[in-house]
Amino acid sequence: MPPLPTMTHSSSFLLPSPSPPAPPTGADAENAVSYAVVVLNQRLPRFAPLLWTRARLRVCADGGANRVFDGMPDLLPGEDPDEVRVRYKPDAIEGDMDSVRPEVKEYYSSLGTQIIDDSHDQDTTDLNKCISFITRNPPGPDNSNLFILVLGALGGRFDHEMGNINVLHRFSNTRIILLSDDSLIFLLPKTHSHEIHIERSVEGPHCGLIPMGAPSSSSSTTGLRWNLDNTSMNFGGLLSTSNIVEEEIVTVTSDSDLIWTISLRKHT
Ligand SMILES: Nc1ncnc2c1ncn2[C@@H]1O[C@H](COP(=O)(O)OP(=O)(O)OP(=O)(O)O)[C@@H](O)[C@H]1O
Ligand SMILES: Cc1ncc(C[n+]2csc(CCO)c2C)c(N)n1
Repeated sequence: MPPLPTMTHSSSFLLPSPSPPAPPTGADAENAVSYAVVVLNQRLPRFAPLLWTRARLRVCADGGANRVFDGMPDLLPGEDPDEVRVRYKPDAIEGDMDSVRPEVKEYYSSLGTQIIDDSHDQDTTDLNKCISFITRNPPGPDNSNLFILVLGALGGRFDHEMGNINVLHRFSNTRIILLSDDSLIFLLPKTHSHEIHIERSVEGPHCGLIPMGAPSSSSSTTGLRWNLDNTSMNFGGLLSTSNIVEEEIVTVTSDSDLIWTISLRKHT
């Protein structure tokens, strides 16, 4: 069997940068990473303004628009709330529209936000609708190098959390990162070997590797305190929870898609 291609991962988008990086030119532009942000209907994480500013496309999932309207001014005290609301205007509000308040929808609509009412679809979640909207309308020339950062995806209602994790599996070819104030998670598809670059100033040390979609009969890692060595994992048997990152780079290979999760440091 030929070796698997390597996929690299980094949470550098969480690093504060004193000035925005220079726009890439030439060959760099083709490889430049671009970010889209999806805001869910949960309290905004503290780094929401930073990630919003870094993103090239900002989409609110239904009631997520209320969170931006109410929460962005709270995260930027000392600034005029009306100016903050104009500056943090979503590009689109997508969902079944049963949670966004009418006045919030009208406010953003009057500023030019696209409103997509998909209430006819009661079989997919609002997050699912947002991801499919973004993959159909990518902010760059195509979806390669697009990372979708989902804010408020964890630490809420358990059925919602499971629905959010299911979206990682449904769109396993899209780079999606679920975020809360406390942790970050993404999928490691079995089609690749993985190199996870740890940003120690913002993340770690606690981490986990979990075969959510299907059991794994062989997973191997380096860079963790408790590494796996052709180890099998399944619910009812071993899961790698409460693990600890020991090295700058963690490597993972598996015969199943795995969920990677890492804690976020409180002061970021
Ligand atoms: N408590 C929560 N925990 C985790 N995610 C949440 C929670 N509440 C909402 N979300 C996320 O925000 C999205 C929008 O939520 P909203 O409350 O507007 O609609 P909903 O009708 O509850 O959700 P859906 O229509 O997707 O079932 C949901 O699709 C889900 O991804
Ligand atoms: C088997 C099954 N279980 C639950 C739902 C309900 N549901 C799932 S996603 C969604 C849309 C929410 O915006 C709703 C209502 C369903 N349709 N089918």
